[in-house]
Amino acid sequence: MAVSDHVGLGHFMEGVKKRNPGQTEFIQAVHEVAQDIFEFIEDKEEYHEAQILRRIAEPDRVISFRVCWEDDNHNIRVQRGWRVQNNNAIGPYKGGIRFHPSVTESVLKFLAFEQTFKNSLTGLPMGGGKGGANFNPKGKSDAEVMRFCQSFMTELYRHIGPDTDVPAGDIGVGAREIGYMFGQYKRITNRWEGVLTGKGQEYGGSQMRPEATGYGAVYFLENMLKHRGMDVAGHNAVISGSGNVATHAAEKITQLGGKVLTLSDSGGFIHDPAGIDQEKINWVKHHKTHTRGRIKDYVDEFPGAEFHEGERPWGVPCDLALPCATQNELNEQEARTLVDNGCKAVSEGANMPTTLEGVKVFHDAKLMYGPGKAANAGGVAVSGLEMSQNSERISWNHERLGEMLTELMEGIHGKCVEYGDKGDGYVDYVKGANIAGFKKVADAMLAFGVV
Ligand SMILES: NC(=O)C1=CN([C@@H]2O[C@H](COP(=O)(O)OP(=O)(O)OC[C@H]3O[C@@H](n4cnc5c(N)ncnc54)[C@H](OP(=O)(O)O)[C@@H]3O)[C@@H](O)[C@H]2O)C=CC1
Ligand SMILES: O=C(O)CCC(=O)C(=O)O
Repeated sequence: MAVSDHVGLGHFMEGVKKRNPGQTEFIQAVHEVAQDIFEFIEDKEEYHEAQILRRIAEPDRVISFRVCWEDDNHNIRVQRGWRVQNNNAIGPYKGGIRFHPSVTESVLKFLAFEQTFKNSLTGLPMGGGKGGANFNPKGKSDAEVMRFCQSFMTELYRHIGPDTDVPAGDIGVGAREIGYMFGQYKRITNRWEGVLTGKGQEYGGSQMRPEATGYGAVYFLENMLKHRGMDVAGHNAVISGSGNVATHAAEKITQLGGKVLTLSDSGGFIHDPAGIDQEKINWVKHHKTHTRGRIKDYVDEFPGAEFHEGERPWGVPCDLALPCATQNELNEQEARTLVDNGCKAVSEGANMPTTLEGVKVFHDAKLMYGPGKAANAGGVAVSGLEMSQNSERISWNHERLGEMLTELMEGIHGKCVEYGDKGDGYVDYVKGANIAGFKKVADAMLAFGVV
């Protein structure tokens, strides 16, 4: 086939839209990747002939199921659960489970698609998957969450396994939910095996998994800054979210001598001009994870801080920005505000938090911009280490895992530079991550023939 006969980006995206009607998040994620991959494969006939991108953008399977559970008032509740197994060319499907009322098939398909590239970038043998349910754990008792998790796993268990598909946590799924789900898997199958990661340390969890995503996003940021002769110390950071990723990102920024000014949740953001230090971060962790309270309560505990109801933190002047809450939480206008306020670098703890238009603003301004699939890969990388530990029946300590995480993030940064260096000192980390992530999966798929 002559190069001019290849399907163009526009035609390809029309097909994606037609096949996935209304799945806006999935279409957005595919578009962002396809822009770079089309350029990369322009003169690479074998990828065209084998329709590699078309195949990666069609999940291997989407499993959808009913989840029935009984609330504390004995009402029967019905939710929908999913597992999207996107691609297992380079290893078992791997990716988190999200419990949030906004979960749809489109959201999970975008996350599983992104995960495929992210997991490839880590260099570890993991394919891409993601799952979840439109269940809202907020305001539910522990007993209700346990019954929901047990019911969810009663269906999910038949689709997963340590060499098949290994889920973990994500929004709304932390240590408590993983414990309930692992307990149910073990009860049904009568097998103790590393079928989930993010487990408690008493039963095979990695000592570094809770910190890994947030710390990793800051290590990625550090690598971007170092590449331009800068570091985190002395810089102000604006962070969104107040969950697992946000609080650990805040902790690492603080440890490296930066000052964190904001955190947020779906109710608004808090701005603490004095800085959110370790003591305050500990309070937030406890308040959000154990008391299960709201971020607005921070201002009662720490006077001097302000709560901005219903707003996002991107208008607060800063040097560094870390979106760590959810997808599409930073739009074009907010990206412009960050640039105008002198922000130097953005490292995404969340998955796809910046809209396509926002990303363009960052690139046009030549701001250092680390997309989630590279910047937040530390979490799944340490999950990969947890899988190895479980298979080998060994345990690495916190210090050793910290060294491995640092090396893994350095390696991911290096791959992004290799494929994203524009030759004028600017690195397009989106392009670098997309191409490096794609190449390994694509070459494995070529080796398998038409499957
Ligand atoms: N946990 C991990 O290891 C990894 C997570 N990620 C990504 O990081 C992000 C955060 O995950 P994680 O910290 O684990 O989740 P958590 O459930 O621990 O925290 C989520 C945080 O985001 C906020 N949030 C959720 N939805 C919205 C919304 N629609 N608008 C505003 N704020 C919102 C929550 O606020 P509220 O309490 O009000 O809901 C909460 O502060 C997600 O994008 C996730 O996919 C990426 C890689 C790995
Ligand atoms: O550790 C895992 O497998 C989950 C990671 C994840 O869901 C993510 O990287 O978005």
